[in-house]
Amino acid sequence: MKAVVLGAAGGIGQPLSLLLKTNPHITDLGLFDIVNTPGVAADLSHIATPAVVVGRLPPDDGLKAVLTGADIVVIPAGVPRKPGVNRDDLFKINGGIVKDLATGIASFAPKAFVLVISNPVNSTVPIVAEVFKKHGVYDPKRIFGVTTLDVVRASTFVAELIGTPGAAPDVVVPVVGGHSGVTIVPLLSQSTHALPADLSADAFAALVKRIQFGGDEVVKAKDGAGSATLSMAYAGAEFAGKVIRALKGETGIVAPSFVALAADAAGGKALAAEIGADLEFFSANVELGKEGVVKIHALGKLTGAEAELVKAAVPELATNIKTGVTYVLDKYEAEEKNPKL
Ligand SMILES: NC(=O)C1=CN([C@@H]2O[C@H](COP(=O)(O)OP(=O)(O)OC[C@H]3O[C@@H](n4cnc5c(N)ncnc54)[C@H](O)[C@@H]3O)[C@@H](O)[C@H]2O)C=CC1
Ligand SMILES: O=C([O-])CC(=O)C(=O)O
Repeated sequence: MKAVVLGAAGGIGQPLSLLLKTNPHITDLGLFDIVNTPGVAADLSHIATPAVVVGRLPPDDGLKAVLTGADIVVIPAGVPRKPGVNRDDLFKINGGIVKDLATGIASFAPKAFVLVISNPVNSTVPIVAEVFKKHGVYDPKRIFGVTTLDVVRASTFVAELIGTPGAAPDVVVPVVGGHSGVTIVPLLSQSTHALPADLSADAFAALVKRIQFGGDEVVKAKDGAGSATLSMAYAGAEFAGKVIRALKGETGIVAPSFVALAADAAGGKALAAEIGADLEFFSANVELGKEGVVKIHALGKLTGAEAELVKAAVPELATNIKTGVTYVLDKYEAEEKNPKL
């Protein structure tokens, strides 16, 4: 089982690589970044766990060497937010980074499962899909936007609110839609742990807002030094761990992820009917298997307030998805007109 981290020397990349190094299923861990990967790899390689760690840089075919033989590729490469910056503002830089890395994966590890962390996820996942289509290797079952941090936050905040923070690991709240602001839709009525019956409407609205804008809390607290890294590394390792277990043949694993509805034609169609829109991507609970997405789960019964949140998410998601798709198609068109680009 070869896992690869692209952007491995960064704020997320380093702790994520550490957590993957402790995953007993991983036998090879490839680390790629434009800086510092030899050092990070040397450091991690002293940990007495099975994974053999290799760190490479761009010169000398580093990307090709790291990606060759990969089963799963996680991408946390790209710039993070600072106060006053929204996730869409990152697109200008991160769009190009993700397009280039996706081109490498399509060329050197076209069958790998790709887990996209780089923001804005609602647009970077469509970028990977378009690059794969162009290279003739697109399989919607294998491309995932990592939205696990929203679910992790929902568990923590609900456990805090019900006064039992220790229960956080057992609290499960489906979070659907996408990964930014109003596109993050917590389905609190489906929480495994009921909210206090006397919770005021204001407190409920504040909880929803905290889950939707949890990233801002960290950006503000870090005060210019970046966004969530440690909680994201935890969430990324958790999701990657589930994908790896599914790859190894375990069945019945369900995790939320931002995926193409085409990954499960029937489930995707049913979901599109539920949300009342023909979006190409949406985050929902997804059953994982050896080939990737096995089934996209329905949202299920929503309260009136949740239906309103879904309704508010749809136009923004449509715009974000279009941004990613158009960016890649425009680049390819320009390259065709001027092959020197
Ligand atoms: N999906 C999610 O829930 C979350 C996503 N993020 C996103 O993750 C991304 C990374 O965040 P941080 O790790 O905090 O940033 P960071 O700046 O600490 O690390 C990013 C790393 O990417 C590397 N990099 C840049 N261009 C590259 C390229 N072409 N190839 C390989 N590596 C390259 C940089 O050298 C750096 O080491 C950001 O876009 C951030 O918004 C952050 C938190 C949560
Ligand atoms: O807020 C950010 O920019 C980073 C992120 O995606 C999150 O923490 O959910």
